[in-house]
Amino acid sequence: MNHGFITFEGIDGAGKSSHIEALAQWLRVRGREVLLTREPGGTALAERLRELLLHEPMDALTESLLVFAARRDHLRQRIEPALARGATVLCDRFTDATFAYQGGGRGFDLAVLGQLEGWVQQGRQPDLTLWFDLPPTVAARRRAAARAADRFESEDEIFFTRVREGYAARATAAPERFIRIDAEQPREAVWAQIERELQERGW
Ligand SMILES: Nc1ncnc2c1ncn2[C@@H]1O[C@H](COP(=O)(O)OP(=O)(O)OP(=O)(O)O)[C@@H](O)[C@H]1O
Ligand SMILES: Cc1cn([C@H]2C[C@H](O)[C@@H](COP(=O)(O)O)O2)c(=O)[nH]c1=O
Repeated sequence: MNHGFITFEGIDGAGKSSHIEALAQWLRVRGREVLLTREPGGTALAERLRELLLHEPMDALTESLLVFAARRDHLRQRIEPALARGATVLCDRFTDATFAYQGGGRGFDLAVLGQLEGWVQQGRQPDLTLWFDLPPTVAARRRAAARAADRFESEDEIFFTRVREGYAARATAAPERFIRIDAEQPREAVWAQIERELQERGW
């Protein structure tokens, strides 16, 4: 029996936002209550921390502490209550992004991130993580066509290569939880893969 916590992950421009609402609707028409949320964010406090993270200069430890502070509030105020009432939580990014961006991209100490993960989450992990994987060069082209860049999106290809490697390490460590989505495919093929993967797992 699957439970209720699904996360979307991937480097900026991978295509997560293009599919997350469609998956929320797909789950709702199958009778599930769905909380669609995001990180950093999801509560008034966490959304204020998001703005600081995306636009204020800071070092990797500060970034790590702020994303986990936002996550703690998000978990306590929104995610845990939704899971407790039997809802499905669909979250655009979670702790894998911290290991990918702060651990891989910034080179921050993975052991410290693991300690923060334990304190903040107290054993809570997603039941399923869809990792939208693609070459950083392809993602960069998509970002350039989409919007003005925030401080993460302004990073270079080497940074996003390290972020991608950070995601790959998390996927290797948790193969039962991760599904690699080939995000380089055309949009329709990406959706078809998402739907197939969820159906095959009884969602
Ligand atoms: N499969 C695809 N092929 C080509 N372009 C795509 C595809 N999926 C999304 N795009 C386009 O790429 C851009 C980025 O997509 P989107 O915002 O969904 O990515 P994202 O992973 O949510 O990025 P971020 O994490 O930075 O929010 C958008 O302009 C979108 O229209
Ligand atoms: C959860 C989380 C996010 N980030 C970074 C990754 C993205 O560049 C931004 C969020 O922007 P999006 O449009 O919502 O994808 O924040 C991070 O560095 N660490 C994290 O834990």
